[in-house]
Amino acid sequence: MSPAWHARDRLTDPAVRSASVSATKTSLTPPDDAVPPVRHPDAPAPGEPLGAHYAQCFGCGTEQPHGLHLDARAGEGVSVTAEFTVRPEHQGAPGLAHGGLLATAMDEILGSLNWLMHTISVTGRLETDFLQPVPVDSVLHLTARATARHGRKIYCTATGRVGGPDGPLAVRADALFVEVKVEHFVDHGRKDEIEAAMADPDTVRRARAFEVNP
Ligand SMILES: CCCCCCCCCCCC(=O)SCCNC(=O)CCNC(=O)[C@H](O)C(C)(C)COP(=O)(O)OP(=O)(O)OC[C@H]1O[C@@H](n2cnc3c(N)ncnc32)[C@H](O)[C@@H]1OP(=O)(O)O
Repeated sequence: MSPAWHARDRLTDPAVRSASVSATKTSLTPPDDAVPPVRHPDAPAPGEPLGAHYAQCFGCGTEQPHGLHLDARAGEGVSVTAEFTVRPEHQGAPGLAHGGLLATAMDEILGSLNWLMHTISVTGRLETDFLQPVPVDSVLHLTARATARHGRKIYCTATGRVGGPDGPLAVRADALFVEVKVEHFVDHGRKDEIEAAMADPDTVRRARAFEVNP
């Protein structure tokens, strides 16, 4: 089949037509009856480090040798900040950060908003704009904030700026997180890691505390 035929087939195949594109657009737009996100009364004070939600997490885990080691801090309202230094092992093109890696950093900083709301939620949808290349050794200044809640859905947005909090905007992301119970991880996780996590009283205490909202 010629490339031209292939392209035409793709356009006429219902599975790849624009329906999914418009669904994408609306899924990150809060509905009219969404409510503002609420900072939990026991949320860490602005400037306070959040710590890792799981020591082996690729994004924030302190015991994960291959991870990004993001160390997020609470911000004002329902927001968080973190700095992330792009290392040589994060390259996609010579001397430049891999886009998927940057998306991971955005996913992690957005996930950190859980601490501010005392909610357990996971990424349902993550949309990332890469606005300029990010060189190795750059410090990316990340911020994320929750913008709305609707039932179990949490709408949030994040930015990554190079060199400083007011530096050039390099990455931007919008996301929909979906609130889950601790059982989400128990049901879906691998037995050995679940058992190890459950044996850590700190992890269990935090996870259970997050299930009780004001
Ligand atoms: C110990 C401390 C740990 C703390 C743990 C913190 C971890 C943070 C780590 C960083 C973040 C991650 O990488 S988390 C890992 C990556 N993400 C995941 O693995 C999630 C995999 N996906 C799933 O498990 C599932 O699809 C869920 C949980 C997202 C949704 O499933 P569900 O529970 O059955 O709920 P469901 O009814 O489908 O959806 C609920 C509502 O959300 C909407 N919704 C769901 N998915 C989407 C979507 N992709 N795009 C638009 N909308 C969506 C639905 O339309 C619905 O809206 P309406 O009908 O109510 O209007």
